[in-house]
Amino acid sequence: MHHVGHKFHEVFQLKPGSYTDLPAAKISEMMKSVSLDNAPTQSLLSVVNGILEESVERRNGELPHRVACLLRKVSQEIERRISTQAEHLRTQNNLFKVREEKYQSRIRVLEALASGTREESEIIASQLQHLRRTEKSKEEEKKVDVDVIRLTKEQEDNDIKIAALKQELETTKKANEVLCLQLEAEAKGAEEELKQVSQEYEHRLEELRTKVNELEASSDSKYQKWNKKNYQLQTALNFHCNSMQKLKSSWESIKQDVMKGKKVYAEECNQLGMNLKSLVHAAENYQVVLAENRKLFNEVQELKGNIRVYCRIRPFLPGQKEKQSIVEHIGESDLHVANPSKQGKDALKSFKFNKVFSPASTQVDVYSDIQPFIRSVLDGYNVCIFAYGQTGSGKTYTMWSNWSIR
Ligand SMILES: Nc1ncnc2c1ncn2[C@@H]1O[C@H](COP(=O)(O)OP(=O)(O)OP(=O)(O)O)[C@@H](O)[C@H]1O
Repeated sequence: MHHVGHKFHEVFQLKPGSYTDLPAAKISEMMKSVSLDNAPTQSLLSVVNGILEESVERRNGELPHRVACLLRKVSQEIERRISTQAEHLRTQNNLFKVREEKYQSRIRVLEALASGTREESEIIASQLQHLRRTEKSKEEEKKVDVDVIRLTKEQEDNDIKIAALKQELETTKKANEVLCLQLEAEAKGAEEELKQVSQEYEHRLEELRTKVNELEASSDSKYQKWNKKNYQLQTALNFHCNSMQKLKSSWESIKQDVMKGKKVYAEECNQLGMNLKSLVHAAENYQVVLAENRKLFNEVQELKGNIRVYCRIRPFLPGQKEKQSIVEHIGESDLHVANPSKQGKDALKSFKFNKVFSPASTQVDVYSDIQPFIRSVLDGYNVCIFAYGQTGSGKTYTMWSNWSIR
């Protein structure tokens, strides 16, 4: 079983697990280049074990397929060897049987020869007796004696040869039997071992097949997933390409619009230049017009009245209890005030102002009437504003808050 060459083992130093560092390409190369014919069976088994141990650890989808191929090859080689071994045993057995038959036939021949010699010597002895009885000549007697001695010797030689052959046959038979028994035991052991290994290997191969199937299934699902993603990406790409085309065309139209706009803009710029010229001309006249406008404005103010008198009626404050007013009438520019201590004509007095602000008037209302004086001040005219009234009537409130409005 182990008499075959060690080429496989020597070339690649394959021990269990030793090829785990080899890349898949190397394994593939081994599969192509290595002849398993010359590898010892122990090495093949070690390789199988190594591959199986490593394959269990590895989860790469590519390797199990190559590993399965290599294992299949190794398995075929082991099966071939088992059948060769059985054939060899059968041939040896037949050889032993033939040799045994040959020896048997030789023994039979020698036995026949021995019996023939015995018969011959008996005949000669009887002849001798007969000769003695017939008292033949002494010479004949002597001749017969010599013949008897020769035949006896021959018989003895033959007996020795037969015994030696018998012993040789026995020895050979025993040796053959022992050898047969040894070979049978060895063959049985090897067969058992191979059966066990084969079963184990089948079991592991089945596991590997399952793993390969799982890996194939997972790679299939991954492939489908990637296909789906690819399709999505393709769709998105198409969509973006379309939008790019649209953008390109819109960019072209915008470009044309911009070119048109540029032309229009240039024309408008020319127009604007011309307008600007007239504007500059107008601006030159503006100061004159402005001065005239200022003069006219202040003239209007003078015409409105250089001295103006306004009246503002303060509303009742939150804390005041008796909310009784003596103001009977509030007009646009006149005011009637009652005098309860007087009777008749003097009971009601009326006053006239440029404007009367009612208690409902706001600071903004008051300021809008005062505002033109501010402009007169800015135009260089002298203006004086002052408030007159009894204490708590709202002078500070009106003056101060009016300024703060601005
Ligand atoms: N139009 C108004 N609306 C609401 N509250 C006002 C108004 N006018 C005056 N007041 C309030 O009346 C009170 C008295 O006003 P203010 O102090 O302005 O009076 P005055 O005439 O300045 O008094 P004095 O002469 O004592 O200085 C203040 O509390 C002020 O807030």
